[in-house]
Amino acid sequence: MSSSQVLLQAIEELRANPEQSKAVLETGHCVVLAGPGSGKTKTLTTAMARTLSEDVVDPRGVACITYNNECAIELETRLAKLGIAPGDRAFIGTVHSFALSQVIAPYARCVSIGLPAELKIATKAQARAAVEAAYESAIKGGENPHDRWGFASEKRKRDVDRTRPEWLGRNPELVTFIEHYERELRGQGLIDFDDMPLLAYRMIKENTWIREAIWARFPVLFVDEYQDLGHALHELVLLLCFGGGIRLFAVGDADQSIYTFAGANPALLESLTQRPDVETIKLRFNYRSGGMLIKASLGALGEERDYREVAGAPEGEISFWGAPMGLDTQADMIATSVIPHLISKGTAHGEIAVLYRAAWLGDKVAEALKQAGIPFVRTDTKALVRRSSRLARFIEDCARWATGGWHDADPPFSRLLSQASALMFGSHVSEAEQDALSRQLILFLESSIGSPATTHTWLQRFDRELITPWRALARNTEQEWEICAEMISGTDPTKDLDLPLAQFAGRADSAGRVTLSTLHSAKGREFDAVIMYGVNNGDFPNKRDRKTELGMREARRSFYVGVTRPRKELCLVFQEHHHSPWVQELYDRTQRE
Ligand SMILES: Nc1ncnc2c1ncn2[C@@H]1O[C@H](COP(=O)(O)OP(=O)(O)OP(=O)(O)O)[C@@H](O)[C@H]1O
Repeated sequence: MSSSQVLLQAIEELRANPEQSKAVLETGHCVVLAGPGSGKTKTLTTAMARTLSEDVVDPRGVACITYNNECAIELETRLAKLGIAPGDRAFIGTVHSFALSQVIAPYARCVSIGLPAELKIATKAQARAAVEAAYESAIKGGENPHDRWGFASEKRKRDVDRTRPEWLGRNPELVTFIEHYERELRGQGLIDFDDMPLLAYRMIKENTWIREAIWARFPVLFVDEYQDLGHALHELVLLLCFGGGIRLFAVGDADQSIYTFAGANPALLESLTQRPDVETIKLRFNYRSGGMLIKASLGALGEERDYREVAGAPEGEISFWGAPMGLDTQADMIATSVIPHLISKGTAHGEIAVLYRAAWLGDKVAEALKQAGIPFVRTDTKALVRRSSRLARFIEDCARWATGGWHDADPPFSRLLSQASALMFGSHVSEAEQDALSRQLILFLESSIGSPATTHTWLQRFDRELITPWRALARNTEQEWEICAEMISGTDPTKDLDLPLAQFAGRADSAGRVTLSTLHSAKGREFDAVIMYGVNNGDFPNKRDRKTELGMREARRSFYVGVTRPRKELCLVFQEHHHSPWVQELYDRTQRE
C-alpha cells in the first residue's frame, strides 16, 4: 500500500469519532486531553502523518517529543506502520535528545554559553563527585551532600529561566550550590542529563536566530505524554510555540501523571488549555476496556470522569484474590492459581501482565513463576534487555539474526546496520563510515551463526569485538555503552543466570511469555489480562506516600495507571483482610450501578 493510502486508511479508522477526526485535521495549536485507552497516541500519530503529508513541505519536517526512550521507541514503532521513519523529516525522541541533537550539538559553538567544543556527558560517578566537590566549596556543612543536592536538583529543574526573580529569590544557598556544581562539570568539559534542556532553553531564549532555525526545520512540534514532561519542556514549548511561531500538537492525561518525583507537574498541561490560542479537544470513548473496567478505574482514581465504553464492548471482568499471608504467599498465589485461572479461560501467556510498584517485588514474582515453570519476561529495571535502551534492543536483534534470523531476514541485515549506524553516528554518517561499520558487523554476525556459545560468552565477545572499538569512535554522545556490561553480569553463569543464545533472542517482547513490569514501565501499554500484585493496606499507599498530599495523589495515580491497562480482565492480589483502601473504593464503585 502506498503511504498516502495508509494515511487515508488511518484517517478513515477515526472517522466514527468526531473528536479524534477534528484533532487530526487541526491546523492551529491543539491540545488533546483524554483518559486511558481513548486513542490519544493513535490520534497523535495519525495527525503527525497527515501534517507531514499535507501541511509541511519537504525538506521541512516535524519533531515529536515524548517522556522517555521507551515511549519514543513505542512511538517509532507506531509511526513506522504509517510509513514514517525517524530521519531528516521526522525527529522522534525525548526532550533531552531533542535538546542535545537539535539545539546544543549544532549551535553551541556559535554562541557564548560557556561550553567546550568537545563536550561529554558526565557519568553518574562524575556527577556524584561534582556534587561532593561543590558541597565542599559552596555549603561546607556537615550533612550528606547528596541529601542537600536533592533539593538543589529539584530547584534546578523547576526554575528553568534563571533571569526570573524566583531563581535568586527562592533559596539562594541552593543557587550557589548549583552554580558550583555546574562549574565543576564545565571545568572537565562535561554536562549532565538535566543540563540538556536547560542549556537548550537558554540558547533559544538568548538567540532569536536559533528559534528561527528550529522553526525553519520543524514548523510543527508534537508532544506525547505532556503531563510527564516537566518544567523544562514546558518552558521550551512556550518559547518555541507561543513565542517562535511553531505549531503545537500535544496530548496528555493529567490523571496519569506519575513522574512528579522527577520534576513533572500535571498542572502545566492544564495551563495550556487555558490559553485562548489553543484548541482543546477532549476524547471520551475508551477503546481498550469495557464498562465494568472503566467503573473500576474511576473507583481507583477516586474521581468522576465522563469516560464511556464503545457501544457493544464486553463489560470486562474483575477478580479479587486474597492470600492468607504476606508478599511471598501472594506471589505463589499468582503462579499457582491466578495465571492458571487466566490460561484456563483461553488467555495466552503473552497477553498477561503482572504489575507491581518496585522492581524488588518483581524478584518475588519471578521466583514463584520460575518454580511453577511459567515462562516470563521482565520489563522492569531488572530486565535482561531493557526496553528503554536502543543498544540493548540492538544487541537482542543481533542475537535473533545470528540464531536463525539471517535465514529469513528477520531482522534484515539492513535494519541492523542502520541501528548500528544511528547508535554510533546519530543521523549523519559518511559512506566510508557506513562501509567500515557494515564490514565489522557482518564479520561478527557471520562468525556467530551456528556458534555453540551461550549468551554470556556471546555477549562478552560482542563487547570485545564491537562495543570496545565503537565506543572509541562514536560521535553520538547519548549511548549508554555500559548496557552491554550490565547484560554480561545479568547472565553470569556462576549465579546460574546464563541461557542459550536462541532463548535470549527476543527477550524484550513478550511473545509466549507473561510480562513482569513495574507500574511505571507499564505506562502506555495494554494487555488482555492484568494482575496487580501486592495491593495491600500499607503498600498502596505506603508510609512514604502518606507523608504528603502530593505523595498520596501520585501513588493513587500509579494505582490508576495499573488498573487501566487490561482489555478484558483485572485480577487484584493482596493479603486477606489487608487490602488497600483503594481496592475497597474500586469494588464499591463497581457495585454502585
Ligand atoms: N477510533 C478508534 N477506533 C478503534 N480503535 C481505536 C480508536 N482509537 C484508538 N483505538 C485503539 O484503542 C487502544 C488504545 O489507544 P491508544 O494507545 O492510542 O490510547 P491512549 O489514549 O494513548 O492510551 P493510554 O493513555 O492508556 O496509554 C489501541 O488499541 C488503539 O488501537
